[in-house]
Amino acid sequence: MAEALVIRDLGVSLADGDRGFALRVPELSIAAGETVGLTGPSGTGKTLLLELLGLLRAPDPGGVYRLCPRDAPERDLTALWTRRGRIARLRGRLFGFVPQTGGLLPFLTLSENVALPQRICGRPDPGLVSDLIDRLGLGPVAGLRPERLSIGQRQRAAIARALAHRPRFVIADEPTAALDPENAAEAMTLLFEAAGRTGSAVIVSSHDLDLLGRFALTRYRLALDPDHAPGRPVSRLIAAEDGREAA
Ligand SMILES: Nc1ncnc2c1ncn2[C@@H]1O[C@H](COP(=O)(O)OP(=O)(O)OP(=O)(O)O)[C@@H](O)[C@H]1O
Repeated sequence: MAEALVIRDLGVSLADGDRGFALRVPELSIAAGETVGLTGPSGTGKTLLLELLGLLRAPDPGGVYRLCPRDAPERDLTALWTRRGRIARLRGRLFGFVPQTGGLLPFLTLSENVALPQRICGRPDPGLVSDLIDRLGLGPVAGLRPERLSIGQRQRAAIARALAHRPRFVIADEPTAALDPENAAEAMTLLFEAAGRTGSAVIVSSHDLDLLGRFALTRYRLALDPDHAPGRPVSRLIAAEDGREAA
């Protein structure tokens, strides 16, 4: 599989008075269409890492964040953060996001929510919207606003919305945290099946190691360095041969 995204020696440092937190990513590469699972104890920076990957957060200076487009020269994006408009356009085109609790716009119907990324990218594709809605079992409720949907339906709608513009990467931050085990397994199945159809790579974080083990071919975990300075933890990304080793 061709590489789609390569990160090397990248980091983010946060400071809040005398508290601090640093995330370090020595090496991470994601191939086109790959399925990647991310785990780690609470507070080790899973959300932070997904924000970094999804161009929602600028990295510290230095390091490599290289996109390898299918039909254009590779480019390192670390220097592009001075031009936020270009970062925002790339983010909208290349990434789809599934947040923990749907994140649907309350004043749009389910199908309007799903179609929104296509409208933002200027690439309407009503056929794909209907196809995703049907495959995710949402046909009967497509005309309803989010307040009338169950939590599980909202989460499936968020999956459809994340894939509607055929992004190269889908980033899902604990997408099943609000679901019971049965609905969680179903939502994960649908997420990975739908991403397979649009050819999108999936990067999903979860505390549920069984789910990650079933769906993600490659697994990473975040772990705190044992010898960090007091009040200033440093978390590091580690490749996990077996996702079960993570806490
Ligand atoms: N402005 C800030 N200054 C210092 N530390 C911060 C700041 N914002 C967040 N943090 C710390 O960043 C760390 C990473 O948070 P993050 O939400 O990414 O963890 P997580 O692994 O996703 O946690 P969870 O599993 O509970 O969702 C946390 O320990 C948090 O306290």
